[in-house]
Amino acid sequence: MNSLGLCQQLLPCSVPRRSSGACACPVRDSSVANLYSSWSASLWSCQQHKGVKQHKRHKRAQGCAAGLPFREAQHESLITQDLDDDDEPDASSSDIARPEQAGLPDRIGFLGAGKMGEALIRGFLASGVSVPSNISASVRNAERQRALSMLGIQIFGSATDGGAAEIAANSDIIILGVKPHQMDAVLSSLAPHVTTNHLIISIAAGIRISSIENALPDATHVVRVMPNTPCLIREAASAYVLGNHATPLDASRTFALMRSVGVAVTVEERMMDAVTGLSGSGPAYVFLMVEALADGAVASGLPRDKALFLAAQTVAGASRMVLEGGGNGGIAHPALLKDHVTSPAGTTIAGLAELEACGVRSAFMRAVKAASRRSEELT
Ligand SMILES: NC(=O)C1=CN([C@@H]2O[C@H](COP(=O)(O)OP(=O)(O)OC[C@H]3O[C@@H](n4cnc5c(N)ncnc54)[C@H](OP(=O)(O)O)[C@@H]3O)[C@@H](O)[C@H]2O)C=CC1
Ligand SMILES: O=C(O)[C@@H]1CCC=N1
Repeated sequence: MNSLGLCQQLLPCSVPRRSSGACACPVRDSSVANLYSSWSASLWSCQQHKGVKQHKRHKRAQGCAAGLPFREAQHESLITQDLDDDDEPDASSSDIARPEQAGLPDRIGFLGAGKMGEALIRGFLASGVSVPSNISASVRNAERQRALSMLGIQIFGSATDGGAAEIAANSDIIILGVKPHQMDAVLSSLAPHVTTNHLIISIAAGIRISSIENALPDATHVVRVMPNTPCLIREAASAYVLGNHATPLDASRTFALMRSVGVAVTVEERMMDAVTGLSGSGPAYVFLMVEALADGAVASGLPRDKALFLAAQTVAGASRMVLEGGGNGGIAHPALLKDHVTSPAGTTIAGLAELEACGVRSAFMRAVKAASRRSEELT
């Protein structure tokens, strides 16, 4: 135990610090507000700013500033090592330009572009990692075809009825964006058109790399990614696993894409169900939490709009303190930050006691475990 009464073993975290080009300045905020108000609102672009690099330096400075109140944490080694996600992946990251520096030359084709596919497309375009002329999607529903064609990307028909061939002919990277139960049919349609020049990226929950590799020609390059919907605003938390034939360049290309829309870490495939239960599904837990916090404030007399605004910003600010509060690129332990909020006989401990009595801690654990189990079942 250290002098703050916290066990050092509590802190095995190795989550990289986010230092992306995602911006917090007013220009971006107003654009993000537009995105929230309409799913198909016009894209915001970081190019509106003085430069992502400059913004990144600004974010680093903010992180240091945020870290100041937690000096004791640093001194107590509560802060984890600096695993800047710019350092991922281990292999050949120099093969390719950083997304902040240049777009990828690769043509990217989506087989299925629903909620997650569209969020990725919008994130890639907003980050500048790709351009509309390099993106295509196979979309079978006429309404969605119209919506996606507004982004300036090329649209092909159903992935199981000719669209797979067209996507394969027009793409270097093929992103499988259909539901897990639709994957078999789409892989069958795709298989005759795949070559070893393609990189296949699956974002499907539960579908193992081996089943994708088995459905496609020998030596196909496959990567499995679990993104989340905040990639729409370049705040995603993604994890990825390389298939048996994926190369260091494939790793770099995957990292460049996912890093352009948030943070990205590599994991072993046996961990992907846990990732799915945590960060894949996690935004939904947080949305529910924000809604419930706001309801509590409404019950206590706050108008709904102000309650929702303050609840969402509280979650965002508190999360940012964990991510940036460590200083030197590490993350801070939430238990320590919680203690800083909690005065003896004060308001916070009264609230925390209710949360503990209601089993909220256990409820979140159970939610992640249940979602992870469900991911396992989807195999
Ligand atoms: N939503 C999320 O937060 C996340 C989702 N994922 C994964 O992403 C994948 C997609 O999920 P999500 O976007 O939510 O689901 P959606 O249902 O919104 O998207 C799937 C899309 O694929 C389309 N599709 C299915 N079959 C074909 C076909 N043969 N040709 C062309 N298009 C086709 C569907 O069209 P139609 O509407 O006509 O059926 C739909 O638009 C899933 O595998 C999921 O596990 C991963 C991480 C997070
Ligand atoms: O709910 C689902 O199955 C998908 C996978 C992760 C998030 N959404």
